[in-house]
Amino acid sequence: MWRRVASLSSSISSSFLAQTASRLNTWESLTTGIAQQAKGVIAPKEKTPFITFVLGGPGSGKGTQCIKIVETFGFAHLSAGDLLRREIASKSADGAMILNTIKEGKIVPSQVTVKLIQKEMELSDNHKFLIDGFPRTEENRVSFEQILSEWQSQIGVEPNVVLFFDCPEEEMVKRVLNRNEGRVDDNLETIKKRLTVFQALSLPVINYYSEKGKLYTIKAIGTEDEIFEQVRPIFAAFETVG
Ligand SMILES: Nc1ncnc2c1ncn2[C@@H]1O[C@H](COP(=O)(O)OP(=O)(O)O)[C@@H](O)[C@H]1O
Ligand SMILES: Nc1ccn([C@@H]2O[C@H](COP(=O)(O)OP(=O)(O)O)[C@@H](O)[C@H]2O)c(=O)n1
Ligand SMILES: [Mg+2]
Repeated sequence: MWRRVASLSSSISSSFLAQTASRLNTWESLTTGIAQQAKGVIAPKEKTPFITFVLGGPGSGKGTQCIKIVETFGFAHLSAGDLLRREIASKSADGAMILNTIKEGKIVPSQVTVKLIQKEMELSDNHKFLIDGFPRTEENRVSFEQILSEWQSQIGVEPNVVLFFDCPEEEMVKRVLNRNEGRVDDNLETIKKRLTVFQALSLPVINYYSEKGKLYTIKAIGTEDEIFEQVRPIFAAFETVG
């Protein structure tokens, strides 16, 4: 669905744009050279993308619940943190910068993270995306919106759903210290910094989506299954509509 045709330009946004434009039948209005290059070659998209942002502090259970959402509702799971860690492991040009930023509990520049997410979306055959741990800042949010507006000017730039896993700090710290995945940021010193960043930079994004009426707040305390029972009806409602 979001596949790239092998012989086309390697530009990520070009095929995404071309497919979207084709599906929306707005091809002629998109007059960039890239779009013209791909005209008539790419199969049209079959479905409108459904985008869910998954937000919450470190250790609030985002990744754990994303696995359940994938199992139950068939989304593609894109974890911003996992994509950044994969960049570090692949020793890419940005790897050292990303590692230092994560160790410090700070936020990687949006252009880096958005590019990784964009690439994964484009390569996916799915049209339902769970974007986990993103946007973590207003800068993240605006960068992604800019990409969406380029890709799909006719559909709008807002996510369909924003989940917020609301968890007390004490519980988040306990979970992160027990996570045992060998992460460089799962130590008390970095967690404290991450909680400060969450309060200062991520909560404004959560408030933004609350004001937009997009936010679904989940009380992220209890067993994993209990928490999923709060999540399930949100997506079930969209399944019925869709
Ligand atoms: N409801 C829960 N109760 C207790 N521990 C949990 C719960 N949900 C997740 N965990 C554990 O807490 C840790 C952090 O969860 P994770 O899903 O990685 O959170 P996040 O992605 O928000 O940082 C993991 O070790 C996970 O197994
Ligand atoms: N949008 C994002 C997401 C993660 N990150 C970095 O990656 C780290 C780990 O993110 P994560 O989502 O895997 O962390 P958890 O909330 O799952 O514990 C963050 O603390 C940031 O340093 C980022 O810079 N920008
Ligand atoms: Mg996570």
